[in-house]
Amino acid sequence: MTYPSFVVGIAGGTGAGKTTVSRLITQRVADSVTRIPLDNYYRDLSHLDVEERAEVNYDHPEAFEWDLLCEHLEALLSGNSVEMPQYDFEIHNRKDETVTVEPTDVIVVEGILALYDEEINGMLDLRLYVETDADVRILRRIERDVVDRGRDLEGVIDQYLSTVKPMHEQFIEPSKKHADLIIPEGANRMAINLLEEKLQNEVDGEGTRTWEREDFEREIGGQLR
Ligand SMILES: Nc1ncnc2c1ncn2[C@@H]1O[C@H](COP(=O)(O)OP(=O)(O)O)[C@@H](O)[C@H]1O
Ligand SMILES: Nc1ccn([C@@H]2O[C@H](COP(=O)(O)O)[C@@H](O)[C@H]2O)c(=O)n1
Repeated sequence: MTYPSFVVGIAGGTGAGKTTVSRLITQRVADSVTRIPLDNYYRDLSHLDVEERAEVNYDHPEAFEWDLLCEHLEALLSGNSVEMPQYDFEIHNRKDETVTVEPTDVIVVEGILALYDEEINGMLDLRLYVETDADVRILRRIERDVVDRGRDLEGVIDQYLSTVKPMHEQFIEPSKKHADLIIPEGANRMAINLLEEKLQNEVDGEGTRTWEREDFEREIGGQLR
């Protein structure tokens, strides 16, 4: 195994296709990949009852335990295993059990705000933003929340208008500026093929030709952000 691991961040609005992209680009190298859904790092809200938890704004950065995610990423990058929390959307809280995650060649952090936190961004080698129109995303979300997450239509629409949409505009969409690549429509075939190949190269230890920062700045005649 090669350390430090190659870390990919995949952000984008709810229903954009993040999980699908993550699944597809890691298929060929599945045994060498750790997938870290940001949802697992929603704060523990056991001190609230379920009705109170249902009212929480889950699209605000404050909803996530960033320190724990940083700690776990650092541990994995140092070659140590971590106990990753698991999330239950039906009860709006972490499950009691955790899952042991071992360090691997490639780590994929995926979630609405995967490109939001400065410290996390600093640990990512490749930052992806999946961009899909809001109308497509809300239609996907209605279907998913009702079928898989035990929600009713009225609640999904209320939540979308009160928190999901405004937080998307305030925090998620602006995080796109941190992306190296923007993937239109989620599972875009050419993007998936290229990214799959990139990860395969990372796992095979072949890497791909990469520019050193100074050479690149000289070539473009300007400073990189
Ligand atoms: N390019 C695409 N075309 C059609 N449907 C897609 C595409 N990408 C994702 N989907 C579908 O959209 C839904 C939401 O995708 P998902 O990857 O779970 O989104 P996210 O993780 O961003 O919430 C899933 O049912 C998935 O199969
Ligand atoms: N208890 C919760 C926690 C989160 N959500 C919503 O999940 C969305 C993020 O997941 P995606 O797979 O859609 O990226 C986010 O928009 C939260 O509103 C929830 O509904 N309930």
